[in-house]
Amino acid sequence: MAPQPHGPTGLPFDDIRSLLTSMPGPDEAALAAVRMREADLTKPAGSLGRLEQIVEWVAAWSANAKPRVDRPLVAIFATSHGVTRNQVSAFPDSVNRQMLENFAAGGAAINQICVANDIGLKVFDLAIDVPTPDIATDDAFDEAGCAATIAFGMEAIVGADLLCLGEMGIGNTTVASAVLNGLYGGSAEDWVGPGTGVDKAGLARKTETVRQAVARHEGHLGDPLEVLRRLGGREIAALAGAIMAARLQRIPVLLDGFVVSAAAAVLHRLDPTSLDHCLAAHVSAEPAHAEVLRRIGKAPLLDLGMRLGEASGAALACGIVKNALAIHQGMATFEQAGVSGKVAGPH
Ligand SMILES: O=C(O)c1ccc[n+]([C@@H]2O[C@H](COP(=O)([O-])O)[C@@H](O)[C@H]2O)c1
Ligand SMILES: Cc1cc2nc[nH]c2cc1C
Repeated sequence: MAPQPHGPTGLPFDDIRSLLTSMPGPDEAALAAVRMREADLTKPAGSLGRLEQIVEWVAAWSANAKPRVDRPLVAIFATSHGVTRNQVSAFPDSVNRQMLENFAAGGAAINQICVANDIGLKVFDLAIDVPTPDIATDDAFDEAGCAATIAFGMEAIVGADLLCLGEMGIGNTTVASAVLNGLYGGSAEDWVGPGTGVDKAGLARKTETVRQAVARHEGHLGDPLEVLRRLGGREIAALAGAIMAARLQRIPVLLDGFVVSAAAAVLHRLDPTSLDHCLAAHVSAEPAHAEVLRRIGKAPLLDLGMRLGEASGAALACGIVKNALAIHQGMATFEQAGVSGKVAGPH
C-alpha cells in the first residue's frame, strides 16, 4: 500500500485528534514516592501549601520519583497578524521583528528573567514577515497549513525538563479573544481587553473586529480545531502543538498569559485531560484571562498584574518550581534531623 501522508482519512486534523487519544497519564509510582518523602520532611504536613503540589505535579508528569528541573526552557513563538489592519493594537507590526532582534540581543524582559533563573531561551520565527490573513474577513489558515503549524510547534520542543511557553505577536490578543469567543460563546465584549494598551476607541474597534470574525463562522465553530483554523494565528497553533509534544515527552509545562491560554483552551475543548501536565503560571491583567483559567480549571500561581506576554510570567513561575523542588530534595527528614514528629491525638 502506498504511504498515506495524513492517516487513514487523509485529513491532517484527524492525526491531531488521534494523537490526543494516546497521551500518557501521570506516573502514579513517582507520585506516591514524593508523597511518602513529603510526609517525612521536617515541617508540619501541608505547611508548604501549593509548593507541595508543585513537587507532586513535576514528579507525576516527568515520571521521576526524585523530580528535578535542570534544563528549563522558555519557548517563544513569534508571528504577525493581518487583523492589525483594523487598528486593534497600540503598537505597529514592525515591533514583531524589532522584538525578535531584541530577544536575540538580550534586551527584552524575558532575557533578564531567564538570566536570573538560569533558564534556556528559544525564539521561533513563524514567518514573521508574512502575516496570516485578517480573521475579520478570511480564514487564518487552510487545514493543511494549520496542522503543519501545530506540527512545527510539536517539533520545536526537545531536550527540556520544564517548558515555559510564551509568544510575541502584535494583534494577537484580538486573535486570542476571537478564538475564545469561538470556543466558549458569549459576546465579543466578554473576551476583549486592552492588550498592549489600546484606548477606548481602539477597544471598540477590537470588539467590533472580534464580533465580525466570529459571526463570519457561525455554524462552523463546534470543532475546536476549526475554531483555531478559522480564527487563530500561527503562534496559537504552534503553542497547541508544543503543549501536546511536551505531554508525549513527559515535560511539565508552565503556561504564560492570555494568548497562551487561548491555545490551551483549544486543546482543553478537544480533551479536558489534555492540560493535566500544565500549570497556569500567572493570571494576566488582560480582563478575560481569569475567566479562561476558570474554564480550563487552572488556579494561577502568580497574580502580579503583568500583561507582557513573551513567557515572562511562566519564566518567573519557573523560579517557584525550582524552589519547591530544592526544598523537597534538600530538606532533612524528622528522623535524620532528630526532630520530634506530630504527637498522636490531642494533648
Ligand atoms: O500574555 C498576556 O496576557 C498579554 C496581554 C497583553 C499583551 N500581550 C502581548 O502583547 C502583544 C499583543 O497585544 P496587542 O495589543 O498587540 O494585541 C503580544 O506580543 C503579546 O505577547 C500579552
Ligand atoms: C514592546 C513590546 C514587547 C512585547 N513583548 C511581548 N509582547 C510585546 C509587545 C510590545 C509592544
